[in-house]
Amino acid sequence: MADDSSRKRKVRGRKITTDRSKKEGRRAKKELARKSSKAGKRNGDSSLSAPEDVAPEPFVETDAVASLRDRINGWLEAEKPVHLIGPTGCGKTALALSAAAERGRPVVWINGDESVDTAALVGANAGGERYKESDRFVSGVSKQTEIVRERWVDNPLSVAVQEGATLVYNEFSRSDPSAHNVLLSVFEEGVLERPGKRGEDRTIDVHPEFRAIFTSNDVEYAGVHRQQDALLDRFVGVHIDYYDAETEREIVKSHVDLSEEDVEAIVSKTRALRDELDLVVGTRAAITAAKGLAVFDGQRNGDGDGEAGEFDDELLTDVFMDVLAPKIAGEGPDDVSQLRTQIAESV
Ligand SMILES: Nc1ncnc2c1ncn2[C@@H]1O[C@H](COP(=O)(O)OP(=O)(O)OP(=O)(O)O)[C@@H](O)[C@H]1O
Repeated sequence: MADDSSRKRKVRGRKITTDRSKKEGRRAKKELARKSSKAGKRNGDSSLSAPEDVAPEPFVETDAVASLRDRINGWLEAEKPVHLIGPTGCGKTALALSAAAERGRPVVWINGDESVDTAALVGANAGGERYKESDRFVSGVSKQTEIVRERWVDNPLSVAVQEGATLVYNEFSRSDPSAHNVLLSVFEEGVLERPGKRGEDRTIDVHPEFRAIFTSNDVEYAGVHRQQDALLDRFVGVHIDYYDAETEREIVKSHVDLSEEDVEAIVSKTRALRDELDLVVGTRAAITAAKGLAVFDGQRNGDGDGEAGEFDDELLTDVFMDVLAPKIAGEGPDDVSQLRTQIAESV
């Protein structure tokens, strides 16, 4: 875990651009945003978003966040697919979406899942359109021909590859590796094969501005698949650990309206539990605990007049128990009481 040395530099939402070249960049982004939403309509595909519609709000940028984001964008500029690897709730998705928004290209989002197959990525025929042609080549005799035209629908990967979008493929290792074979030629030959399409439509050239960011957890979780080496070999991997305490405090403050002291207390307890428990206790857990304490602390103290940064130990134990209990769902009552004891001792 990083130390607290990172200098605080907090930029909420998007950076304010200053010089003309950056203003030009902003105008180009707006133009792209208009085009991408139009392209999304043309494809009948809602998976295409304008860059500014995906940047997570609020988004905190301390030096630690900015340096990770710059590293991701540097590799994207080098035309390498980036694989963000890190524990649950550490900030991979927020970082990926922020890097994607920073590029100013349309963004396409895919969630990894067991049910994702090649067709779900690339597209498929969505049933046929039937229509009749009738010929009256001899008076009094008409010939009816029924024609069925297959209607192809592009799915997110095809849309991203054609529009030069930034593909954000979240938790991609939850998908079966066989679905990802089409990615090999995308990253190697710059061509997307579309099984199900015939003739010259079968392959499309990858737009020169197409880029991809993949996220996955770093430990073998239930429901993840080991992906093929041939694909991982084409990625660069950026390992994300939990941020330094200062960054986590800024992140919690950006989500929950609590005093500095309260946030400080919650983040330090979260980090202590992260060290002591054999569970993944992410930044998301700190945000959830802060949201709970903002409500329950007020209820317990009537008008919430408790000392800033001072929470009732029993309340803290209850809140962190509720935040972490889903991680031991299905375990026995002994595990539940053991977790409660560990939390009570830690807070
Ligand atoms: N820089 C940031 N600014 C503001 N909020 C952030 C930032 N980074 C992370 N968060 C918040 O922290 C929480 C966890 O972040 P995120 O969902 O990106 O983690 P993750 O590693 O992708 O989690 P998972 O592995 O479950 O997908 C989210 O609520 C997110 O909004």
